[in-house]
Amino acid sequence: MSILEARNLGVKFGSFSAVDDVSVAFEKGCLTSVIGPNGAGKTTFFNLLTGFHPPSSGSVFFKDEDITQLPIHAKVQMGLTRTFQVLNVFDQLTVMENLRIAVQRLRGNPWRMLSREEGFTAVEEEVERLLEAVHLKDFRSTPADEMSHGHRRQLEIGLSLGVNPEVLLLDEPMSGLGMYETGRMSDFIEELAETLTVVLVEHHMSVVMKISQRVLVLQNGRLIADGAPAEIQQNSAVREAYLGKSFDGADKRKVSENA
Ligand SMILES: Nc1ncnc2c1ncn2[C@@H]1O[C@H](COP(=O)(O)OP(=O)(O)OP(=O)(O)O)[C@@H](O)[C@H]1O
Repeated sequence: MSILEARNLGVKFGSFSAVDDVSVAFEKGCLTSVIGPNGAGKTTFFNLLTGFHPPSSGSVFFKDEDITQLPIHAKVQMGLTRTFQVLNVFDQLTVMENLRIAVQRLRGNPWRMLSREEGFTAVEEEVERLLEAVHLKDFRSTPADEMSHGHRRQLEIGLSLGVNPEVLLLDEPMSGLGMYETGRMSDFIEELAETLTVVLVEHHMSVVMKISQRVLVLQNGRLIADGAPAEIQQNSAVREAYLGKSFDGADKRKVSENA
Protein backbone atom coordinates (compact mmCIF):
# COMPACT_ATOMS: atom_id res chain seq x y z
CA MET A 1 0.00 0.00 0.00
CA SER A 2 1.29 3.45 -0.93
CA ILE A 3 1.50 5.91 1.97
CA LEU A 4 3.19 8.85 0.22
CA GLU A 5 3.07 9.61 -3.46
CA ALA A 6 4.53 12.19 -5.83
CA ARG A 7 2.56 12.65 -9.03
CA ASN A 8 4.34 14.43 -11.87
CA LEU A 9 6.11 16.56 -9.29
CA GLY A 10 8.37 19.32 -10.51
CA VAL A 11 9.87 22.67 -9.65
CA LYS A 12 11.59 25.29 -11.77
CA PHE A 13 13.95 27.99 -10.59
CA GLY A 14 13.70 30.41 -13.49
CA SER A 15 14.06 28.21 -16.54
CA PHE A 16 16.04 25.55 -14.63
CA SER A 17 14.15 22.38 -13.67
CA ALA A 18 15.56 21.18 -10.33
CA VAL A 19 12.94 18.42 -10.10
CA ASP A 20 11.34 17.37 -13.35
CA ASP A 21 8.09 15.39 -13.63
CA VAL A 22 8.85 12.84 -10.90
CA SER A 23 6.17 10.25 -10.14
CA VAL A 24 6.76 7.72 -7.40
CA ALA A 25 4.66 5.94 -4.78
CA PHE A 26 6.39 5.12 -1.49
CA GLU A 27 5.20 1.85 -0.02
CA LYS A 28 4.23 1.73 3.66
CA GLY A 29 6.97 0.11 5.73
CA CYS A 30 9.54 0.14 2.93
CA LEU A 31 12.98 1.71 3.48
CA THR A 32 13.54 3.65 0.25
CA SER A 33 16.72 5.56 -0.55
CA VAL A 34 17.02 8.42 -3.00
CA ILE A 35 20.47 8.73 -4.55
CA GLY A 36 22.05 10.74 -7.33
CA PRO A 37 25.11 12.88 -8.01
CA ASN A 38 25.55 16.27 -6.33
CA GLY A 39 22.93 18.71 -7.53
CA ALA A 40 20.65 15.94 -8.86
CA GLY A 41 17.66 17.38 -7.00
CA LYS A 42 17.41 15.06 -3.99
CA THR A 43 17.00 17.72 -1.28
CA THR A 44 14.72 19.75 -3.52
CA PHE A 45 12.58 16.63 -3.99
CA PHE A 46 12.35 16.30 -0.17
CA ASN A 47 11.44 19.99 0.03
CA LEU A 48 8.58 19.44 -2.41
CA LEU A 49 7.32 16.30 -0.65
CA THR A 50 7.28 17.98 2.76
CA GLY A 51 6.07 21.41 1.67
CA PHE A 52 9.27 23.35 2.36
CA HIS A 53 9.08 24.50 -1.23
CA PRO A 54 5.91 24.74 -3.35
CA PRO A 55 6.01 22.69 -6.57
CA SER A 56 5.68 24.36 -9.96
CA SER A 57 3.77 21.33 -11.17
CA GLY A 58 2.31 18.07 -9.93
CA SER A 59 0.98 16.96 -6.56
CA VAL A 60 1.82 15.13 -3.36
CA PHE A 61 -0.54 12.59 -1.82
CA PHE A 62 -0.40 11.23 1.74
CA LYS A 63 -2.64 8.22 2.35
CA ASP A 64 -4.49 9.05 -0.86
CA GLU A 65 -5.22 12.63 0.26
CA ASP A 66 -3.89 15.50 -1.81
CA ILE A 67 -1.68 17.44 0.63
CA THR A 68 0.12 19.63 -1.91
CA GLN A 69 -1.39 22.87 -0.66
CA LEU A 70 -1.38 22.08 3.05
CA PRO A 71 0.95 24.07 5.32
CA ILE A 72 3.99 22.25 6.70
CA HIS A 73 2.62 21.94 10.24
CA ALA A 74 -0.53 20.23 8.93
CA LYS A 75 1.61 17.69 7.08
CA VAL A 76 3.64 17.08 10.23
CA GLN A 77 0.45 16.57 12.24
CA MET A 78 -0.70 14.02 9.66
CA GLY A 79 2.50 12.04 10.19
CA LEU A 80 4.97 13.27 7.57
CA THR A 81 8.21 14.69 8.90
CA ARG A 82 11.87 15.11 8.00
CA THR A 83 15.37 15.99 9.09
CA PHE A 84 17.77 18.34 7.33
CA GLN A 85 21.32 18.16 5.98
CA VAL A 86 22.26 20.88 8.45
CA LEU A 87 21.91 19.73 12.04
CA ASN A 88 18.93 21.26 13.85
CA VAL A 89 19.17 20.90 17.62
CA PHE A 90 19.36 23.41 20.47
CA ASP A 91 23.09 23.27 21.21
CA GLN A 92 23.01 24.79 24.69
CA LEU A 93 20.18 22.59 25.95
CA THR A 94 20.54 19.08 27.29
CA VAL A 95 19.25 16.05 25.40
CA MET A 96 16.22 15.88 27.69
CA GLU A 97 15.44 19.57 27.31
CA ASN A 98 15.63 19.28 23.53
CA LEU A 99 13.24 16.33 23.53
CA ARG A 100 10.89 17.97 26.02
CA ILE A 101 10.49 20.97 23.73
CA ALA A 102 9.67 18.69 20.80
CA VAL A 103 7.03 16.83 22.81
CA GLN A 104 5.47 20.01 24.23
CA ARG A 105 5.28 21.54 20.77
CA LEU A 106 3.28 18.54 19.59
CA ARG A 107 0.90 18.67 22.51
CA GLY A 108 -0.15 22.31 22.25
CA ASN A 109 0.34 25.12 24.74
CA PRO A 110 3.30 23.97 26.87
CA TRP A 111 2.70 26.35 29.78
CA ARG A 112 -0.94 25.46 30.26
CA MET A 113 -0.11 21.77 29.97
CA LEU A 114 2.77 21.85 32.43
CA SER A 115 0.61 23.57 35.01
CA ARG A 116 -1.30 20.31 35.34
CA GLU A 117 0.33 17.36 36.99
CA GLU A 118 -1.05 14.75 34.58
CA GLY A 119 0.11 16.84 31.60
CA PHE A 120 3.59 17.08 33.07
CA THR A 121 3.74 13.33 33.69
CA ALA A 122 2.60 12.56 30.15
CA VAL A 123 5.35 14.76 28.73
CA GLU A 124 8.01 13.16 30.91
CA GLU A 125 6.86 9.67 29.90
CA GLU A 126 7.05 10.60 26.25
CA VAL A 127 10.54 12.09 26.73
CA GLU A 128 11.63 8.80 28.34
CA ARG A 129 10.22 6.87 25.39
CA LEU A 130 12.16 9.06 22.96
CA LEU A 131 15.39 8.82 24.98
CA GLU A 132 15.07 5.06 24.73
CA ALA A 133 14.16 5.13 21.03
CA VAL A 134 17.24 7.15 20.09
CA HIS A 135 19.58 5.30 22.48
CA LEU A 136 20.54 8.45 24.39
CA LYS A 137 19.46 7.55 27.94
CA ASP A 138 23.05 7.83 29.18
CA PHE A 139 23.25 11.35 27.75
CA ARG A 140 19.99 12.72 29.17
CA SER A 141 21.71 15.55 31.08
CA THR A 142 24.41 16.27 28.50
CA PRO A 143 24.20 19.54 26.55
CA ALA A 144 23.84 18.79 22.83
CA ASP A 145 27.06 20.61 21.95
CA GLU A 146 29.08 18.30 24.22
CA MET A 147 28.07 15.18 22.30
CA SER A 148 29.62 13.61 19.21
CA HIS A 149 28.19 14.53 15.83
CA GLY A 150 26.60 11.09 15.53
CA HIS A 151 24.81 11.40 18.87
CA ARG A 152 23.61 14.87 17.88
CA ARG A 153 22.17 13.37 14.69
CA GLN A 154 20.40 10.72 16.79
CA LEU A 155 18.98 13.50 18.95
CA GLU A 156 17.77 15.37 15.89
CA ILE A 157 15.94 12.25 14.73
CA GLY A 158 14.48 12.01 18.23
CA LEU A 159 13.03 15.52 17.81
CA SER A 160 11.30 14.32 14.64
CA LEU A 161 10.01 11.20 16.40
CA GLY A 162 8.40 13.51 18.98
CA VAL A 163 5.64 14.23 16.48
CA ASN A 164 4.85 10.50 16.12
CA PRO A 165 5.47 10.34 12.38
CA GLU A 166 4.43 7.55 10.08
CA VAL A 167 6.83 8.66 7.35
CA LEU A 168 10.29 9.97 8.20
CA LEU A 169 12.49 11.57 5.53
CA LEU A 170 16.17 11.68 6.45
CA ASP A 171 18.41 14.03 4.47
CA GLU A 172 22.02 12.80 4.62
CA PRO A 173 21.98 11.65 8.26
CA MET A 174 25.51 10.24 7.86
CA SER A 175 27.01 13.46 6.56
CA GLY A 176 30.09 14.37 8.58
CA LEU A 177 30.19 11.08 10.50
CA GLY A 178 33.27 8.89 10.81
CA MET A 179 33.22 5.23 9.92
CA TYR A 180 32.22 3.95 13.36
CA GLU A 181 29.35 6.40 13.76
CA THR A 182 28.21 5.77 10.19
CA GLY A 183 27.85 2.09 11.06
CA ARG A 184 25.92 2.92 14.21
CA MET A 185 23.62 5.31 12.31
CA SER A 186 23.04 2.66 9.65
CA ASP A 187 21.90 0.18 12.34
CA PHE A 188 19.74 2.86 13.92
CA ILE A 189 17.99 3.68 10.64
CA GLU A 190 17.29 0.01 10.04
CA GLU A 191 15.77 -0.16 13.50
CA LEU A 192 13.59 2.91 12.78
CA ALA A 193 12.42 1.27 9.56
CA GLU A 194 10.97 -1.63 11.54
CA THR A 195 8.12 0.63 12.67
CA LEU A 196 8.21 3.61 10.28
CA THR A 197 8.27 4.26 6.57
CA VAL A 198 11.74 5.73 6.03
CA VAL A 199 12.92 7.65 2.98
CA LEU A 200 16.64 8.30 2.99
CA VAL A 201 18.85 10.64 0.97
CA GLU A 202 22.41 9.44 1.40
CA HIS A 203 25.77 9.44 -0.39
CA HIS A 204 27.23 6.44 1.45
CA MET A 205 26.56 3.86 -1.21
CA SER A 206 27.57 0.75 0.72
CA VAL A 207 25.09 1.72 3.46
CA VAL A 208 22.36 2.55 0.95
CA MET A 209 22.82 -0.75 -0.84
CA LYS A 210 22.91 -2.69 2.43
CA ILE A 211 19.86 -1.28 4.23
CA SER A 212 17.47 -0.16 1.46
CA GLN A 213 14.69 -2.27 0.07
CA ARG A 214 14.25 0.10 -2.83
CA VAL A 215 16.51 2.71 -4.44
CA LEU A 216 15.43 5.68 -6.56
CA VAL A 217 18.00 7.48 -8.67
CA LEU A 218 17.71 11.13 -9.64
CA GLN A 219 19.85 12.83 -12.25
CA ASN A 220 19.31 16.41 -13.41
CA GLY A 221 16.00 16.40 -11.54
CA ARG A 222 14.64 13.35 -13.35
CA LEU A 223 13.98 9.89 -11.99
CA ILE A 224 16.27 7.69 -14.07
CA ALA A 225 16.01 4.40 -12.14
CA ASP A 226 13.85 2.72 -9.52
CA GLY A 227 14.50 -0.76 -8.20
CA ALA A 228 16.04 -3.09 -5.68
CA PRO A 229 19.67 -2.32 -4.69
CA ALA A 230 21.07 -5.20 -6.77
CA GLU A 231 19.22 -3.96 -9.88
CA ILE A 232 20.36 -0.40 -9.36
CA GLN A 233 24.01 -1.44 -9.06
CA GLN A 234 23.79 -3.15 -12.44
CA ASN A 235 21.87 -0.32 -14.13
CA SER A 236 23.97 1.19 -16.92
CA ALA A 237 22.23 4.61 -16.82
CA VAL A 238 22.99 4.84 -13.12
CA ARG A 239 26.63 3.88 -13.63
CA GLU A 240 26.84 6.52 -16.34
CA ALA A 241 25.31 9.11 -13.99
CA TYR A 242 28.11 8.40 -11.54
CA LEU A 243 30.69 8.98 -14.32
CA GLY A 244 31.70 5.36 -14.55
CA LYS A 245 32.87 5.18 -10.94
CA SER A 246 31.96 2.01 -9.12
CA PHE A 247 29.61 2.51 -6.19
CA ASP A 248 32.27 1.05 -3.90
CA GLY A 249 34.87 3.49 -5.16
CA ALA A 250 32.62 6.49 -4.63
CA ASP A 251 31.76 5.24 -1.18
CA LYS A 252 35.33 4.65 -0.05
CA ARG A 253 36.26 8.17 -1.06
CA LYS A 254 33.39 9.59 0.97
CA VAL A 255 34.09 7.45 4.04
CA SER A 256 37.76 8.39 4.11
CA GLU A 257 36.85 12.07 3.71
CA ASN A 258 34.67 11.78 6.77
CA ALA A 259 36.86 9.59 8.93
N1 LIG B 1 16.08 27.85 -4.11
C1 LIG B 1 16.83 27.54 -5.18
N2 LIG B 1 17.04 28.44 -6.16
C2 LIG B 1 17.78 28.15 -7.26
N3 LIG B 1 18.35 26.95 -7.49
C3 LIG B 1 18.17 26.01 -6.53
C4 LIG B 1 17.42 26.25 -5.35
N4 LIG B 1 17.41 25.11 -4.59
C5 LIG B 1 18.15 24.22 -5.29
N5 LIG B 1 18.60 24.75 -6.44
C6 LIG B 1 19.39 24.06 -7.45
O1 LIG B 1 18.71 22.86 -7.76
C7 LIG B 1 19.65 21.82 -8.02
C8 LIG B 1 19.36 20.64 -7.13
O2 LIG B 1 19.77 20.97 -5.81
P1 LIG B 1 19.61 19.96 -4.61
O3 LIG B 1 20.18 20.60 -3.40
O4 LIG B 1 18.22 19.48 -4.54
O5 LIG B 1 20.56 18.75 -5.10
P2 LIG B 1 21.02 17.47 -4.28
O6 LIG B 1 20.83 16.30 -5.16
O7 LIG B 1 20.35 17.42 -2.97
O8 LIG B 1 22.57 17.77 -4.10
P3 LIG B 1 23.61 17.33 -2.95
O9 LIG B 1 23.79 15.85 -3.08
O10 LIG B 1 24.85 18.09 -3.31
O11 LIG B 1 23.03 17.74 -1.62
C9 LIG B 1 21.04 22.43 -7.82
O12 LIG B 1 21.56 22.80 -9.08
C10 LIG B 1 20.77 23.63 -6.95
O13 LIG B 1 21.73 24.63 -7.16
